[in-house]
Amino acid sequence: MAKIQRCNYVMYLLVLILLIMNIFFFMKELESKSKCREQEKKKLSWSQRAAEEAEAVASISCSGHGKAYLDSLVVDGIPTCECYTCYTGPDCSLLIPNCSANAFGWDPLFYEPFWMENAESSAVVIAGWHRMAYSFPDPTSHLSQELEKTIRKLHSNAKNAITDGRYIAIGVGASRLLNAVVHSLSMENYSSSPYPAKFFAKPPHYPFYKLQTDYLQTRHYEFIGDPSLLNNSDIGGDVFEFVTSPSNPEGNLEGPVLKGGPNVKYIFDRVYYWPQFTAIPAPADDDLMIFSLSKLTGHAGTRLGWAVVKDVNVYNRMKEYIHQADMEISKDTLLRALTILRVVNEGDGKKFFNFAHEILRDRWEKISHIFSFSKRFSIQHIPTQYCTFLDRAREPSPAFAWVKCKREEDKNCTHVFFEEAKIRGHPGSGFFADNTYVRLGLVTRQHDFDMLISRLEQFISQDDDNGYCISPSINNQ
Ligand SMILES: Cc1ncc(COP(=O)(O)O)c(C=O)c1O
Repeated sequence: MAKIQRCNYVMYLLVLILLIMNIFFFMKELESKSKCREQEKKKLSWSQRAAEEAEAVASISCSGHGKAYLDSLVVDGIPTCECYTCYTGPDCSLLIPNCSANAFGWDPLFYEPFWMENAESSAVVIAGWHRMAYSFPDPTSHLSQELEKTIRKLHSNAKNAITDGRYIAIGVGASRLLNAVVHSLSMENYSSSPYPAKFFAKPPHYPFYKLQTDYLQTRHYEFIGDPSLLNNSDIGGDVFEFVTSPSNPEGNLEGPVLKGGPNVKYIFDRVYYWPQFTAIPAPADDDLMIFSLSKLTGHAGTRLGWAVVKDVNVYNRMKEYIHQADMEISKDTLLRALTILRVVNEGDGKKFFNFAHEILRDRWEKISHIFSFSKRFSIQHIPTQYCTFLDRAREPSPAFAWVKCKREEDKNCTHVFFEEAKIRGHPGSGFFADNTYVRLGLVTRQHDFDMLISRLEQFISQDDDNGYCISPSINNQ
């Protein structure tokens, strides 16, 4: 009897265990079904295809010597590779023999690896219906409040400019803003002055100041040239000086040449006043300062520049100019710029600025080391200066080397470098200096820079009795 009873207990126990197990697995199943439903809900719908296409094109390797883009030429259903300088072939695997090193280019492509490392945060999805209208809902604002906030935060992070109480005007690159400024300043007193406003820039300088001002000249203004050839008292009417600080091509922090006065004003082109290119001794507080996405992050093709302006009348005339010339700025550009600048602002800008600064400092160290052995050539001197962004004295890291050919017979320095060293540089005359100078770009892709260094090492080591010999440690990097 007791045996039967024990058997029954065991049976009940087993049934109970089975029941509990069933309930447990049933609950698990329910939970997993609801997770699936949630995931299903989270799955992307209309952006999925665009994301897949963007990732597929980014995964085309082009042998590491080129890139395929979403809008590259499509052949047999596949976007084709666009090869870097000196490479060719369908997959860019062929090195072009005797190709000249590219130190000519303007494009700051050395930033590319940063944007590839930060692919997730810097990608932009643009819906087919994104801001299709010419204007924002508030037609008086020409950039989104978020972008304006982000630009102000950026300057506060970089400690490079005061933006409180200033207006932010935007344009199709700094280039368009330069002419917006020329127009705005020249209209200030045009009704009361018999003279057109006069614009100056100290050579060597960024060529657009003259080329663009001449090209778009109206009866209200003219470009004159070198301010150091003038005595302020010789000039009738309003006088304006473009001051590039740090300068292009030399990379030094500059002040104006023209003495201040009631009819003298300055346009500070500060497109290189960022911690990767220069020491930031203090936040700039000029009346009119111009910045550019091209130089800051490398996105020259996005075409966005901004000006920080103190005077509301100058700002309003610039805004009117942009409206008349361009009917506002591309909203797609503004969205991309917002995404990019938000990434720059992450961690107070430390990650981005340190990345870019380290590359440029290393490049300057290499190139100035090589030229230090030459008696035939010299490069500009840039002092070590205290930087408030890094909170320490900081070594130079300019965007360009400004090389002087010192021999009497080397009248065309660009020619000397091209013919004797197979290096393509930018002639001094392009910056309104003489042709005994050549500018070598240091903001190129790593491959272009490596090629420049290897050609320079060979050239300088063969050159006169300078004692330079190719150091394996530098050469192999
Ligand atoms: C000193 C200077 N200002 C302005 C610009 C133009 O910049 P953006 O590409 O924004 O038009 C450049 C471009 O090389 C430059 O060197």
